[in-house]
Amino acid sequence: MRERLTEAAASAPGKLILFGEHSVVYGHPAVAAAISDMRITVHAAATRGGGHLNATLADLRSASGGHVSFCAPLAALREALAPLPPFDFRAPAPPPAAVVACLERALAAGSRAPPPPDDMAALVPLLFLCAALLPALFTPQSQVGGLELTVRSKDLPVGAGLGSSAAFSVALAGALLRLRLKLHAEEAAELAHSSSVVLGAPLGACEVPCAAAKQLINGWAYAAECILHGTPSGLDNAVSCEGFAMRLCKSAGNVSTFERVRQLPQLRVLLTNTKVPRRTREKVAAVKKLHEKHPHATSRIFESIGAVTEEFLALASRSASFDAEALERIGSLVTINHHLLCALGVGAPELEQVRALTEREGLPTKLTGAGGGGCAFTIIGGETDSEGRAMSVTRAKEQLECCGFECFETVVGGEGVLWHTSVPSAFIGTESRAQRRWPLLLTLAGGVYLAALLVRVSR
Ligand SMILES: Nc1ncnc2c1ncn2[C@@H]1O[C@H](COP(=O)(O)OP(=O)(O)O)[C@@H](O)[C@H]1O
Ligand SMILES: C[C@@](O)(CCOP(=O)(O)O)CC(=O)O
Repeated sequence: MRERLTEAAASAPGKLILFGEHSVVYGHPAVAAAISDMRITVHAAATRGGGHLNATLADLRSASGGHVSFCAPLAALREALAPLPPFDFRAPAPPPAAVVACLERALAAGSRAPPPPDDMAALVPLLFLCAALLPALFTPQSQVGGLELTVRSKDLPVGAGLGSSAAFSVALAGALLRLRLKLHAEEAAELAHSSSVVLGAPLGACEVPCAAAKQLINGWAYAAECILHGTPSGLDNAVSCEGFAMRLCKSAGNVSTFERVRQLPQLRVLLTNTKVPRRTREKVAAVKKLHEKHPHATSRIFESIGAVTEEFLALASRSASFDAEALERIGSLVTINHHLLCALGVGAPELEQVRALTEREGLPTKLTGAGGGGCAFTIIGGETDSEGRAMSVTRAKEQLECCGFECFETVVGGEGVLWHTSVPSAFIGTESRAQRRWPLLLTLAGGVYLAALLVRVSR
């Protein structure tokens, strides 16, 4: 029996570090923005019966072939999770190692064969968020008898420095919180989520969660990010949750402060994914080593990157829209920041290829994120554009794609986490061919049966 009790969907965007990566680790400011049209969407459906937790991570490749999926009887999960203390959904906190170990044991106990380590890396935060936000799922005799989760990604590459893991955590926390509020009317009233702004096209019918709900989503997403990344700065989930742009600064005690950039004029970029794998942790460690070896020289580089970031922020706060002169200044800041990052040793031949190719077309490019591979962005315009520039962009894109890179034109900023009130477009037309054929086959079979019946009756 899998009668649907209630359902919810949420989506969250990836992020782009515009200026200040690496130097932010040493106390200088960084600025990052949401990429609102590259999103991860989570659909969560609570069922009356069913007795299973069923998760489909449709765009995450599994080490065992196909996509990552997980289906486990709730009874087995319940038993394995029994030693966990209850979670307070109002007080998000990263789980201690013992809790993570218990979640891993539950995933292994619930499946026929333990999931491969990379699959496990995504499934542990998933189970953690389910346990924290939807404890009814693991409570015997509760009205929730099963849960079906589907995760879809729209254009956001995994592991390319565009914050896919934070978008995953934010969208998942968002969908589960929404589901919880639908199941508990008194909590919904307390969180006043009716104060949300309703949006229309192009993201479809959706609501912006209110500040209190966003705070909870962000807190739980950060806790899930800690399982995936150890001690992340929190920038990725903050930008994915809040949207638009944020300035981040870390103090001496490694405490991060985030400030919303009030107005970011429209800025269009071309994102290029070199598809060269890289690990943030390794790059941060390499810069640390260089800093230990050359503290004075590297400190000057960090300061310069900080100055570039502040100059960009000052420019953004002065302009309602970026005109040609402002774009030209931003372009040189982008180029300076890119070269400063290369001086820190986080460049890569492929990133240089992207920079050189776009520079030939007069378009400035900078690597984004930890470097060593992953993505670069190229400034392609503000609100309006000249025909000459549009042609340069087309030429650059063609050449980049010829090199085997993946390109995506987008606007920086835009909405963060959203609650969808209609089926998000990410879920339309995504069923498998076999699934699409079923209704047709059933209609045909029904037709044949009816025809046979009519023939019999007419005889
Ligand atoms: N679409 C997705 N569905 C499920 N999990 C995802 C998805 N995208 C990313 N993740 C999770 O995030 C991890 C990637 O994190 P990371 O390497 O930090 O990349 P990024 O720089 O894009 O955040 C994946 O291995 C997976 O655990
Ligand atoms: C290099 C760094 O400044 C940013 C890393 O960004 P990403 O994980 O590549 O998106 C590290 C950090 O801020 O924690």
